[in-house]
Amino acid sequence: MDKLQIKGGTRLDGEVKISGAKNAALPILAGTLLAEGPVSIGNVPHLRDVTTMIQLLGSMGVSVTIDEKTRVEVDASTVTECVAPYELVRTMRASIVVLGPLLARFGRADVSLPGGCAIGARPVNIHVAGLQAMGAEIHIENGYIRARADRLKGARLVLETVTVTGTENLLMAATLAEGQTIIENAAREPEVVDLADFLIAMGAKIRGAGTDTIIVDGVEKLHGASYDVLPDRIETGTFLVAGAITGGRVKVKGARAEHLDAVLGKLREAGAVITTGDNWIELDMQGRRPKAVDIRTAPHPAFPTDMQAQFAALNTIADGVATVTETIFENRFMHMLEMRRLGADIRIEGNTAIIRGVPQLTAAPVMATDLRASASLVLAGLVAQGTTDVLRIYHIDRGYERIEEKLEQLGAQIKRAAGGST
Ligand SMILES: CC(=O)N[C@H]1[C@@H](OP(=O)(O)OP(=O)(O)OC[C@H]2O[C@@H](n3ccc(=O)[nH]c3=O)[C@H](O)[C@@H]2O)O[C@H](CO)[C@@H](O)[C@@H]1O
Ligand SMILES: C=C(OP(=O)(O)O)C(=O)O
Repeated sequence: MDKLQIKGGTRLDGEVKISGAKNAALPILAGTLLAEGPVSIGNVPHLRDVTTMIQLLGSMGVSVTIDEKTRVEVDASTVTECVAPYELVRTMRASIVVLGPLLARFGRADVSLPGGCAIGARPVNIHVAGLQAMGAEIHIENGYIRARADRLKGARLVLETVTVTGTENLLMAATLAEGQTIIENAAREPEVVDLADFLIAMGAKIRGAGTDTIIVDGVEKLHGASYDVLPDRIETGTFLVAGAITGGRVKVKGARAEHLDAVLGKLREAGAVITTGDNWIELDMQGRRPKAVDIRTAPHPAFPTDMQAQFAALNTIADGVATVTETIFENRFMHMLEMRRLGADIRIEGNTAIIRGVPQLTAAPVMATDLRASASLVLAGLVAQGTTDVLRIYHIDRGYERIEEKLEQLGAQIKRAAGGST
């Protein structure tokens, strides 16, 4: 199994190109199931999760062609199976987003229950309840969600909690339902808006994406389309933190500042000079040590849970004491325990971590059990004295494209090496 080896202490300086967003590419790929014609998707990131989604579509009989760059051509007219098997779903929870499109287009879906994961229990009761309110018959059997519907019917859905993939599943289901669906307390994440724009390009009638009320007028059919996935705001934020933590200067290209208001606000508070353009963001820390910044995660447009671990890393070496409060997932602090092994001063009280910045971390082997936690350990490794081995990096490969090459471009001393923990 591969690991990343990082020799800490280099101030990053340079430019990096951001890839397409994992959390938009996955529902968009699932959304191709809705189209009656071929669909072409550009700016698809090369990630393990994307490969898994393509495998999942392939296992259903969907024809998928990938060019060497970032374009994927999908034709769902050849679907033979409406099943998402456990073997694939257990490697990627986001497989749940095929449930809505399969049911809406083919009237049936057997999707393995994703179960919990390293960051929390992550139930899918809101996805299921929403589809039932649209007339689906759903049974949970042998670990599978077995859903059937002749044609879904539009309904008013008031989501009990803001859920991103839940909103996406119900949005996709509603596009082909009979009549109007109103989704209230909908997620407002940019990835939801990107999915809605993609569905609109295929002929869906959707209003309100990006607000907490989405209105969908069902249509008989969706047609093929060509669409480019938006840039990954979490990858963007991670590289900006890499600049900030090392006291360096990083320009991210192909990035959208308007999706990162909360994150950029916190980076400014930490002392960074941020400048933005149409499709770039530059962070300059001018050699300064970051100031400690308090973080509280919440649904968009507030501070994203997927950036919590990276800011925890920033706070470990910051000047001052910060509190980091996680309100979305109940178990998203595994990185804190690993950071302590690097010399970080962190105390955990319930869903809040109190981080007292230290002047210097020291290298150690570390590992994490989820994607952003692993990324945060790489960030900590960039400033730890000595060589830090980050083990189990298959988590990172789920969501970051060639992270070591991109960091190397910025001057980091990092390499992928064989070996490490199982
Ligand atoms: C593939 C993808 O896009 N993943 C993102 C998505 O995950 P995901 O869509 O799984 O996360 P949700 O927005 O659904 O989760 C938010 C909260 O709602 C709860 N909940 C959710 C659904 C449900 O039926 N019942 C329920 O109780 C969850 O346990 C969690 O506490 O949004 C998260 C929150 O921004 C991000 O961290 C993930 O990166
Ligand atoms: C939690 C994440 O992803 P997933 O929902 O696929 O587990 C993430 O992208 O940080």
